[in-house]
Amino acid sequence: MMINVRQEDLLPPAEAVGEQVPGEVQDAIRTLLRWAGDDPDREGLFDTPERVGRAWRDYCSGYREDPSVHLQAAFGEVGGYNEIVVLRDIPFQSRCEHHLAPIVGTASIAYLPADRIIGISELAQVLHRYARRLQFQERLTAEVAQCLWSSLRPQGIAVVVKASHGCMTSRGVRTLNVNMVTSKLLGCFKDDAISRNTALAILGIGTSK
Ligand SMILES: Nc1nc2c(ncn2[C@@H]2O[C@H](COP(=O)(O)OP(=O)(O)OP(=O)(O)O)[C@@H](O)[C@H]2O)c(=O)[nH]1
Ligand SMILES: [Zn+2]
Repeated sequence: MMINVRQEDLLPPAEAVGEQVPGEVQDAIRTLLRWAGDDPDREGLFDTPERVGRAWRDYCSGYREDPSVHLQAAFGEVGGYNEIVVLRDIPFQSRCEHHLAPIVGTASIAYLPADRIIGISELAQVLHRYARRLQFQERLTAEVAQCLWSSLRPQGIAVVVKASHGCMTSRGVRTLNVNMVTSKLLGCFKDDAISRNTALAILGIGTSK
């Protein structure tokens, strides 16, 4: 799924304003503070709009990074290895696009190499690049899987994400201790039952984990 944003609708890039938080962003945060019932001019909140602006640049830093650059250094030499590679329970944080609330969870990534393997830290890098955007969990899961699929060209890829949504825990239904689980399977993990079951077992799907 592509998100199309008209360039002319964006504020100037941070590089162009020397990483300053633009006045209109700070004004918007001041308005929100006032609307929430507080006084943005009181001492404790005085620098908050600027801090919040910087925090949001951080939460959303993934928009300014191409996740696939981390996959360009794939190793062509696989040393005869032709079994599943798994990186399990990678912690991540994201923000939901509905309420801007935190999404906190873990992702596990499995792939069956074809002719290339990748440094495992790069799998986590790809996850974080997509997580540091406004997301819903299904899209985060699919984007990570699709990026790895097209850049690494493995025989199979499986991404499983387990996360708790702040918009469910801290507001709305206020339901604690629930995790949403999503998965995206491609290639042999989608098409072949034995490969799929092997991958899902290693990823802990269907167990109490
Ligand atoms: N499928 C999916 N739903 C999500 C995700 N994050 C939040 N939601 C849900 O998206 C829905 C948004 O519903 P709306 O009715 O538009 O918003 P709302 O009135 O604030 O809904 P409530 O959260 O139920 O109070 C809610 O049911 C959320 O729990 C996600 O990653 N995936
Ligand atoms: Zn939400």
